[in-house]
Amino acid sequence: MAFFSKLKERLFKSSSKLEEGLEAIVEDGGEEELVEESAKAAASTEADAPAPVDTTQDAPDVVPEPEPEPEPEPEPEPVAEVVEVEELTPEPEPEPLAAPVEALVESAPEAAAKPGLLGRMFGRREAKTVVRRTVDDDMLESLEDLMITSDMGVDTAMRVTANISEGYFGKKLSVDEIKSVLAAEVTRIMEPVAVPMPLYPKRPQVVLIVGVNGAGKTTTIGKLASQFTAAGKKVVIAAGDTFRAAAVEQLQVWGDRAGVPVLTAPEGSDPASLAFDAMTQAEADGADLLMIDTAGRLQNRADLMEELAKIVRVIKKKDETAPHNTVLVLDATTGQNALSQVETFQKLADVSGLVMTKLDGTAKGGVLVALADKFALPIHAIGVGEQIDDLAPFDPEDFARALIGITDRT
Ligand SMILES: Nc1nc2c(ncn2[C@@H]2O[C@H](COP(=O)(O)OP(=O)(O)OP(=O)(O)O)[C@@H](O)[C@H]2O)c(=O)[nH]1
Repeated sequence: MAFFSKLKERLFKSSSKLEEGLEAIVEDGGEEELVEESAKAAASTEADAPAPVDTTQDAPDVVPEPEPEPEPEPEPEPVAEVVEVEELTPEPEPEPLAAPVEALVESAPEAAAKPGLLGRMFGRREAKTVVRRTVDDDMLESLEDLMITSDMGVDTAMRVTANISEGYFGKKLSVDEIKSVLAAEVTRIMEPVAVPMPLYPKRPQVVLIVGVNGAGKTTTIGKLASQFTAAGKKVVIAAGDTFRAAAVEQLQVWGDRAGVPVLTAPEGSDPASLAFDAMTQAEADGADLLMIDTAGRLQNRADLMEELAKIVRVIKKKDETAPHNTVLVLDATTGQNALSQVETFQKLADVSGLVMTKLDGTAKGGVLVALADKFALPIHAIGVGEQIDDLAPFDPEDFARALIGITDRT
């Protein structure tokens, strides 16, 4: 399965929360508007469906109101009846041609739908309705609240709302149009931080993996080791959580899966000295990458955090440019707590990038937007499951569309 499909499927909890919220906002105070289009025209444009949406472009400044066709006067049908007719009709009713803003949103599959037989023969006009709500202070406030409850953070929510206000105040938008505008905003925030983990000519390149207990460090190391090995890199893993035999065993399982050696030390020994020895070994083996797992540490445990600082100091004794990457693994299900984790780990270790795990099964995926906006740290990869291929480089547009529930990409 392509990673975008997996992402949108697994970000379901986050996206459905946003979708439901947006629908409620537009329903509340929105007005049903008639949108009509000649079925003949729709049929004639069937072959050239709208080009794929590029949400990285700025959203348009103007939202044109749909212009009612002069004749014949269509009779608006109750929604329930329209649904019924559609159910009985073998082929779907045509969607009106997209107005400029609608072209920005996910109208492609509907717009490409075939008109009914009579419509195709006589080019009769088909009536459809869409609910749009005027962008005003109340609406913007509700939108801001929704973004906050979706873990995007207060500052980010305020900034995004201000941008939407600037471009759309007084205009009328449908749910799909708002989704599209929001996706463009989120993409814009995320684009600068979408940076794959950099690889350097330095051998071995030392990658220190840090994070709180259970964030997904070991799993992420296994997935990364597998991907780098597949890319032709010689990888060595060091099991730096010397206090938990189970953690070492788990890492060995991942090492076996990835076909990568795992260096260990006796239980209870100093993790800093293991890191030092592992560097010597990786150098002797001619490894390209040494990935050092570390024990999970709660950011409020000063002793454990000091131990991490010691690991960094000892690594530097061997190679003052190391660690070349210090990757902080964050668990998306912790929501806003991820922000304080970044702050604490940044003080102790020079965090160079982030990996966010467990975006599947949480409604808190929006926290990644808050992180990008607040810290501007590179996001190297995201995890959406426990399997070896459930980690992918971070793609801002795919993420934004999956988060907001735009599903029309093939
Ligand atoms: N659903 C899901 N589970 C994940 C993901 N990444 C890791 N996990 C699971 O999260 C749990 C903890 O992962 P670990 O890799 O052991 O986490 P850790 O940070 O090494 O944990 P400690 O060694 O205790 O600090 C395991 O059950 C993993 O299978 C992910 O992207 N999605």
